[in-house]
Amino acid sequence: MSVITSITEGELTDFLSAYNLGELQSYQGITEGTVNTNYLLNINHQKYIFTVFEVLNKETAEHYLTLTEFLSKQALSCATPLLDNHQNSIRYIKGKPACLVSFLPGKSNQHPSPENCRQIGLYLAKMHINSQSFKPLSNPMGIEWRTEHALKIFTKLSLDDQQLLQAGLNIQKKIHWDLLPKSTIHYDLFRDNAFFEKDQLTGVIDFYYACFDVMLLDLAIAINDWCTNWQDKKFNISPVHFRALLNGYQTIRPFETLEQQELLLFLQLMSFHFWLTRTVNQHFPPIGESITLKDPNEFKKIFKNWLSITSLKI
Ligand SMILES: Nc1ncnc2c1ncn2[C@@H]1O[C@H](COP(=O)(O)OP(=O)(O)O)[C@@H](O)[C@H]1O
Ligand SMILES: N[C@@H](CCOP(=O)(O)O)C(=O)O
Repeated sequence: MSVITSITEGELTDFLSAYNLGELQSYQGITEGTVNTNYLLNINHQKYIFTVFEVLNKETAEHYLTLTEFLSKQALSCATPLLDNHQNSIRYIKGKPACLVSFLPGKSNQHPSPENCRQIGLYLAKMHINSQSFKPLSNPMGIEWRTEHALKIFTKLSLDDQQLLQAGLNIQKKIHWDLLPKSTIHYDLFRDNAFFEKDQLTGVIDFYYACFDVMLLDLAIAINDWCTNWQDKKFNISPVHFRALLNGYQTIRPFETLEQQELLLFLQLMSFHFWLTRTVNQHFPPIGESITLKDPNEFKKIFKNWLSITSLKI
């Protein structure tokens, strides 16, 4: 449920008057998504997405929109902002920053094929290579965030889960953060954030966690979601999907030796990360926000699976 801010037709028409796009024919709230309010608009027989930022301020939201403009100029398909008559990508509605972005055709795929995974690997590698020079965005949900929030929920967990939490924090100490290559990373490339048409990737959305950090973080996030066998409740990784995603990535950007050595640590860390973010949201639902709660246990199981593995063949 993601229409947090309800918008009337009059308010929308008023907002759109700054764009000269034509007549608003229809608009419809979008129920998917967790953080922002999204509407699908039909203006002059063209589709657009109207987003109201529920958490981000104007400056931060603008940063992310600039990134999508930058990526689309590098032939990395994504939703890009429309500028109003004064060249602004953000305008206010009901006191909140909001924007209009292009509509990406296609649908997300909850049952990706190895070919879909290969295309996701290619996309990430192209993004990492092309956006190294993009103005760095800091990562507000990195090492410090994990440490601080693990402490915050520690006493709320069982003894077993407290040990698991400690294991997660220990992993981040084993990683050679300063020696690993960095770039601008998506940091949330889950299956619901990529669209396909006839098995071809049409583009990627939701760059609102993007930041400048170690590239392996993106690989680990994508592998944990795209290559997990979600149908059997053991949450094992499908070797075929795993290989396809890695091959796609390495066609464009082969791993450095240290990246090969530390990929397993990142797979462990990022499954721990989403167990943690989801558990934090459960215990401390953000006030005033309408966050859709996701199941932390799925990522707890994936984390435990990765912890039981001692080496990875790449
Ligand atoms: N540019 C776009 N083109 C087509 N559909 C989109 C676009 N942006 C968002 N959507 C739709 O809106 C949903 C929620 O968007 P998302 O960015 O994931 O929201 P949130 O930021 O709240 O997580 C997506 O699952 C998709 O169905
Ligand atoms: N992908 C994350 C949650 C982030 O939510 P999004 O709707 O903004 O992609 C998870 O699955 O926990």
